[in-house]
Amino acid sequence: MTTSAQVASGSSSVGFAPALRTYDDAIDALNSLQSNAATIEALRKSGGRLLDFAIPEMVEYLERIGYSTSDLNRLNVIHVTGTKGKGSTSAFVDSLLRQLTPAESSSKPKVGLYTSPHMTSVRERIRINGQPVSHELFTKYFWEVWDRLSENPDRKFDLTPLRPVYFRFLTLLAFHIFLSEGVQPVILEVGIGGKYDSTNIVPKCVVAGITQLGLDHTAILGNTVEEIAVQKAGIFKPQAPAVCWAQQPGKALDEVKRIATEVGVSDLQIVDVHPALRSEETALGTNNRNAVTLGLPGAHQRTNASVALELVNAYLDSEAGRAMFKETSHRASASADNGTSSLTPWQRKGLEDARWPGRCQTVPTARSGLGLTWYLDGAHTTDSLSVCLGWFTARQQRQSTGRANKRIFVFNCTNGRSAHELLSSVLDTVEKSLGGQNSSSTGESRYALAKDYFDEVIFTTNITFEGGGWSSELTSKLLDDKDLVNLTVQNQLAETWKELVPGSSTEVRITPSIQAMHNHVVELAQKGGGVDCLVSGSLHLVGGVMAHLQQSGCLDDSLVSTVQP
Ligand SMILES: Nc1ncnc2c1ncn2[C@@H]1O[C@H](COP(=O)(O)OP(=O)(O)OP(=O)(O)O)[C@@H](O)[C@H]1O
Repeated sequence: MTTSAQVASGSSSVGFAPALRTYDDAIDALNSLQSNAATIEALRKSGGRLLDFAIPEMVEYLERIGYSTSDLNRLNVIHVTGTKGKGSTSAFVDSLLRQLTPAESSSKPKVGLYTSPHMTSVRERIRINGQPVSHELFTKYFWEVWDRLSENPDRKFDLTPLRPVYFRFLTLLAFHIFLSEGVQPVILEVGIGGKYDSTNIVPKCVVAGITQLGLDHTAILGNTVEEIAVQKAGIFKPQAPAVCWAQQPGKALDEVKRIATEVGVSDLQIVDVHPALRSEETALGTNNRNAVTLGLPGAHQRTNASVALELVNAYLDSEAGRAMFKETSHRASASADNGTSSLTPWQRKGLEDARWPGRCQTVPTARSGLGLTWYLDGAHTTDSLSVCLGWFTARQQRQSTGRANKRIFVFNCTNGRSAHELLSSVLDTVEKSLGGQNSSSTGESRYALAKDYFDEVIFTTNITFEGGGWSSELTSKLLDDKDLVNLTVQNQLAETWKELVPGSSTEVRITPSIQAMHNHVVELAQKGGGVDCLVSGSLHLVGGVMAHLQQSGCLDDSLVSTVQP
């Protein structure tokens, strides 16, 4: 039998003597497991066939660490999937739940949040009450899971490695931590897809949600948005409610509805923008007292916040929600005004206090005395790049009418993603935001306004340090070494950029590491005049930049937590 884990590197046999049980040792052990990139590549090559074994294998791993799937029902899961916005929606849900008052019979709940990927520390993926789990908790539970897998080596799927691949291991660890620490409710963000995702071994959820759908991971999930919708709706559970964002492409919503009926979902809510979030000020965060300023910036966050509000309403309507919290669900009528009167104070505060690092995040470096501001967003699809550039250009327009600061765009993408499509999406959005009309034309006129928008464009690898070192908690070794040494992707990106904007005055640069890029940008800022630097294209790149910003004291650890610093 060929199993999905058969493709594992076999490195799970690495032994860690009892003396080597520190947090750093745990990170080394974790990094010895098969990486997500290798797993995705193996699945892609199999044309998705290996997915058939995904759930039975994951259940077996869970049993080998001492749990049955029914134990997971104790977590009262809110399960979130989608192509874009799953992480942000999960962060909104988390923040909303943390505003609620415990019911008299209930102790103060510990709200759990499981997400991926992480920005600078793997602990960010497993949060309790908004804070990444501590080094101590992570280390203790990590080795327990590790040892239980060694102590129970028998496998039905005889080709399954002793220890699972990276993402599965972390999912098992999250389950173990949440169950051991009495955490619930738990917001579970799907890794990829839904139906076959490691998180989908949970037999029951309190409510399941689908955010914006689109084309991503097509080799695994299907080539059309309809096929992708079916995979995502695979997290729906019988007799549990579900929530889905309304404005889906193609006939994706029809497929979601079909699966909901097939599965026996108790109530499917199709959610559009909440009446209280319709005003422009909400998206732009202009601090108008009557409008909500979402804690996560960008027009697209109105989508995610609306889905989150309905997920929390469904949770509060459930038996688990009623037992846990005093508040009841609160839905605004569609005709409610645009102000915040249709939101309760806890809803408003939850939306305003939400934080989600690395997504449309602004990091000023005033403390270092430089006029340098970093704009970080891990967008890596055409749609999300369009959203990201929409956010950046709107920020720039609001900031000044006259042009003072230098504008730098730092970009990388993983091999195999289309450089032409991604960079076209960037330029199309800039052109549109500057009032250009020519998005359908070709040649020089196509980007008449956008072509000189950035003073400099830098294509960099995701390698953290000069000399080739990687930050130990960043598993971004996505390309083979030959490509990295030759800067294959970066050269391809630079060529594509030059083809798209012939005659542009923008300087195009390639750097071999994030550190080299960071040093260059800091040097530019030191010359004075102010620099606005947008980093996008890859969450791994953004994570690497954040690691440098932490090291240089411009970003403290608390900014990686989802709790207001
Ligand atoms: N509703 C949305 N519509 C379009 N793009 C979005 C939406 N929400 C987020 N994005 C874009 O996607 C990026 C990732 O956001 P987020 O982490 O919330 O989504 P995700 O589904 O978890 O994505 P990923 O798989 O990249 O982690 C954001 O930086 C933003 O550029």
